[in-house]
Amino acid sequence: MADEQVNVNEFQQLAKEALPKMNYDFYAGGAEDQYTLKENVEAFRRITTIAPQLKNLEGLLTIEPALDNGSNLESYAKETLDASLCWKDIEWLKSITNLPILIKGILTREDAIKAVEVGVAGIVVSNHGARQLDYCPATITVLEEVVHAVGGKIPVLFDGGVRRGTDVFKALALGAQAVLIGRPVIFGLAAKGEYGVRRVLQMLKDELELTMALSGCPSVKDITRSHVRTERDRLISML
Ligand SMILES: Cc1cc2nc3c(=O)[nH]c(=O)nc-3n(C[C@H](O)[C@H](O)[C@H](O)COP(=O)(O)O)c2cc1C
Repeated sequence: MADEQVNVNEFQQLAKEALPKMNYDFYAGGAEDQYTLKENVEAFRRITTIAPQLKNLEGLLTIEPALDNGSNLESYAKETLDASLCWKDIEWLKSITNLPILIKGILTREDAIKAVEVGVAGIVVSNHGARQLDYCPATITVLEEVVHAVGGKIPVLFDGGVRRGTDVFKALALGAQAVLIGRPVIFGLAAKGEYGVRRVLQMLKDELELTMALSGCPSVKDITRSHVRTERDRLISML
């Protein structure tokens, strides 16, 4: 189809055309100067991927289906608690529910350690779509620090600025257990309703699979830290 969108950014443009300006600005916008909003996306561009020289690609493309009823998305949505709480409230929350409690908004080593100590089921590295404190770091730049602090004790999920399959790949390579999507889904919905949401998720999945194929990763668990190079890696290599 001639007018078929080929990536998430094209859906954003379509959503901009479809929505009243006030509504589009609410969904697409961030806090104050929108520095962190831009950085969430731009910081991904500064991480490069590294393809292996030779790799056996047998069994390629084994990502779990993301769009059917067995989808992990639904369970992640159910498991993700999205509210402003103090540390002391976590104990109380744990006392009134057996549901897994995840803390969203972790951006530092210190908070990650604290989250493990208070015994939550998982954390989400997030700056809430850059809609709160402007000039806080882009989430992809702090993911690895948080992953190291957690040390595999609980799952670390990630969101913020994911617009491409390569972004998903990079977040997984830096230790995220899963990647969550915010605005792209809204843009897909605004542009083309349910079909638009399905297309956005399918495009991200297709792009991730292509990235995995070109990087020699037959399955998600084959994506490792050695598949990406960050700004920090580049600085260290110059020392
Ligand atoms: C319109 C809008 C409203 C949001 N409201 C909240 C909120 O109330 N609490 C929260 O933790 N995150 C909120 N978020 C952030 C999202 O849950 C998610 O973390 C973020 O959108 C992911 O980044 P991305 O949009 O770049 O993918 C909101 C995001 C948008 C676009």
